Amino acid sequence: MQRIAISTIRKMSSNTEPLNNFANFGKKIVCIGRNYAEHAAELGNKVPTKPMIFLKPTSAYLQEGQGNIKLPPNCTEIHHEVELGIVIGKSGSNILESSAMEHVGGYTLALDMTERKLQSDLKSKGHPWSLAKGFDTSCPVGGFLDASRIDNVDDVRLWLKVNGETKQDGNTKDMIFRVPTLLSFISQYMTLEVGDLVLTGTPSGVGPVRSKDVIVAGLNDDLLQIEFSVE
Ligand SMILES: CC(=O)CC(=O)C(=O)O
Ligand SMILES: [Mg+2]
Repeated sequence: MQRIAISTIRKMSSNTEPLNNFANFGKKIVCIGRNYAEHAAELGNKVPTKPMIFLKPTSAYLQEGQGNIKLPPNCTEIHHEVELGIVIGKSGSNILESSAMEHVGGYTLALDMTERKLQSDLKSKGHPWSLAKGFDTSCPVGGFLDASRIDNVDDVRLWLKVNGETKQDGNTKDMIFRVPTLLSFISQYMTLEVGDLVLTGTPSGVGPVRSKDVIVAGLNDDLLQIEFSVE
């Protein structure tokens, strides 16, 4: 996936870029875990007191229309997790919460596909989740949504259907850590660069998908929609 140029993101931020036109964000993927209390509870996890961070490699990206979600080797249970993605438009480290929103270039909708069985095995051994969360195609993404298209990032509906049946229907108002807190926290440890994608965690309702399933997900009613099939 191509990296975004600053000039490109400025152009995209002009609000003239048509919706669902894939922008070349494609740098590191910083993910937040357990950012919704109901989701933490459904997997038997405690609500974190500080943001919980993990990474996916850039090879995890799957652009809509560029193929199907592939199952990792020996996969027994792969779960969908619908998440709001923040696309970084201005680099920064040690970002203050008060100026964090200036670093948001836009948004997208993403799936944090997770090999749940492998994740549980790794968790029980105290090992990192990288293989369970970072396999090829584990980060399907939709188009770039200019920052100006979301007035209030603390009130965005996130929903997901599998084969037409609603599985997840949450709202960013239930996030434990809000976007400015997340960007400030992450940037104390790693510089956020233009084109990085921050996945803000999933609401409750995660569950398994199988071969040939079709996943449709959206932001609000029709602000942004994505569709992916499982190979
Ligand atoms: C338990 C998880 O897989 C954490 C995660 O990715 C989330 O969105 O929460
Ligand atoms: Mg997730």
